[in-house]
Amino acid sequence: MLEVRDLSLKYGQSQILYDVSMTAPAGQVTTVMGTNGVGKTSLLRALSGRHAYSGGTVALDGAPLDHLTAAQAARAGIAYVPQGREVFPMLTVAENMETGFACLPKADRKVPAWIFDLFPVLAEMQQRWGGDLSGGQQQQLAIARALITKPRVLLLDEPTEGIQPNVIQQIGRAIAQLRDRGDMAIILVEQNVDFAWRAADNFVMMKRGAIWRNMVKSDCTRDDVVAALAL
Ligand SMILES: Nc1ncnc2c1ncn2[C@@H]1O[C@H](COP(=O)(O)OP(=O)(O)OP(=O)(O)O)[C@@H](O)[C@H]1O
Repeated sequence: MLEVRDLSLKYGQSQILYDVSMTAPAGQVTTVMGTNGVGKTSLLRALSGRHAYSGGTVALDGAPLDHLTAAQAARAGIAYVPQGREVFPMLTVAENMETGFACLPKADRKVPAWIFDLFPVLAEMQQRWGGDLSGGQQQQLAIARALITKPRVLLLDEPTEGIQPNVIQQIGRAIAQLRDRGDMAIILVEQNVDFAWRAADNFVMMKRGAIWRNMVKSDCTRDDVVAALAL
């Protein structure tokens, strides 16, 4: 379980996150929702070591993970799939995946077959340039690259953004399979309510840099989620 307590974050003098506390259990999808600019990406950037936070604590299964660099966070088991995917256009699909090897011991540096079972298109396209892939294929590649690091926490920032419906379905199925393995906490930032509703076990609602509501899917309806977003 990932536990975040009273996290605050600033860009220069501007405070963006205020005392954010949340938990993300292994084997569940915790979906962070809120309108544009509330701080969802900033929260993932803080958890993945991409931006230093100014206060608060982060722990994984009880072990403190405070103030890690991006490389240290990756080695500690936190994988981040950024908004916009950040695939290397001039590396092949295989080479893009291999960039995930950096935080693994040499003996573990191979792409496990189950990743190609999850995203079969990547097996066919291993020698293609990252930049030649469609948006949906790039998203699958970005998730695969994150999974290669053997994460205990997977952070996904708007994986459906700009993606065609059939690939959205594939990504939804992949997230469900990863959740069902039970060994990974998945934090999903998502604005697509239908996708979020299908994927989530829990909802964390953000407003102006703070968490104002936690909802458990089994205790609410899709309409409750929409209503909470609109408030
Ligand atoms: N590098 C930065 N420097 C200064 N301000 C930033 C920076 N990145 C984001 N911000 C500001 O921080 C606030 C939160 O941005 P963030 O991207 O975390 O929100 P978000 O909820 O993910 O939004 P979106 O849904 O549009 O991606 C916004 O006001 C944004 O303009």
